[in-house]
Amino acid sequence: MIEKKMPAFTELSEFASISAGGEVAFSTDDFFAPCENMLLDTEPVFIADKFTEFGKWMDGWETRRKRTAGHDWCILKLASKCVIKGLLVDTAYFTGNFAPKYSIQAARLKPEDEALIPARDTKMGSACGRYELDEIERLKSDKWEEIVPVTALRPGYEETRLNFQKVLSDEAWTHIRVNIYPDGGIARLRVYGEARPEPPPRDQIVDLVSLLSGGTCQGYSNAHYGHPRNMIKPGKSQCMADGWETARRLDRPEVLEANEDGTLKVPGEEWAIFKLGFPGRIQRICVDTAHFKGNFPDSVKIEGAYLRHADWCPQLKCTWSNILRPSKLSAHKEHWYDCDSDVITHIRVSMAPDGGISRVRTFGYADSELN
Ligand SMILES: NC(=O)NC(NC(N)=O)C(=O)[O-]
Repeated sequence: MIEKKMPAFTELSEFASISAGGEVAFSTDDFFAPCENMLLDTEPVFIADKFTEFGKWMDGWETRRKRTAGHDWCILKLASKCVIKGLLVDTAYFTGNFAPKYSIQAARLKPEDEALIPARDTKMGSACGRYELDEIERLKSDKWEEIVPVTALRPGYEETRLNFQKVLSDEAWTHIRVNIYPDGGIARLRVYGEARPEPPPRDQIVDLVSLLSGGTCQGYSNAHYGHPRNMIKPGKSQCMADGWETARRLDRPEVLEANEDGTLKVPGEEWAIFKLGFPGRIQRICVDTAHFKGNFPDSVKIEGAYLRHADWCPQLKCTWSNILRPSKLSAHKEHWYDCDSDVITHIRVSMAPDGGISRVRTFGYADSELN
């Protein structure tokens, strides 16, 4: 993405991208480029001389110029049931072929509703047939609640490609229908908000900070190369950009010295604070440095706090207690630790002095008062 003032909602968790667990459930047309491209984590690219048997290769979702009645649309399954606070519709490189207008509808589907969705053909050059349309129309997705009305998009030039949209609804959704009018291309779609999963049973061990449990990143000291919210996505990280990576600190001594326990004597550290999806006790932690080989942190420390009825903010005075004392890390590896925390609502992950961590998992039990 280009450096540009981003709306506050883009700091929230993201639920449509493939690394978060978003999926395409249905699309009316994937002729020039399949709908799945909209969910790719990579920055869109344009390769001037790349053509396919269907036309110009495009890094996004692109339908045919419609020569029949109607408009194109798709259904996306979000990574988790979530409240949607905002969207980014990126039309990068779609200039003479961007979707001129779009709208978004949303629904909470049950498993029996999802069973109505026909198997998906992800090939380019494909367009849904009458059979698939009849099947999907049993969902009545054209009647789903409109959360973004018909809105003009701007073309995919550098200055105009990022189309941000704030969303005001406070309801939680599992699926969205993206309508484009009448046809055209969108490079990437991002859906920002807060997960609203069901509370886990009291005897079930869960990753309390996971994006899928409703964990959120509420503050950090540095996110130069990668945002700390990446650390709570499901699954292993794909690459360095899919983790939290800070810049090299400029206050490091010219010549480094070690403490007795092997950790380095360094003046500073970088930190990130997360609200857990549910208050609970953490019993096992995994800190994964996958892909960080010449830039893993020297050590990691994890603390916890119980903030009653409050989100963390810089003004809030809170007492952090130790869950994982400073522990040496190594390159491209999962580091597992046993621990025994009190009931907490937040964790603070600190790395010294700087570097990259791909994932943090905090396995434990949600507070039984919830159940
Ligand atoms: N040059 C193009 O991109 N043409 C067409 N699109 C593709 N992908 O070929 C179009 O007009 O929709």
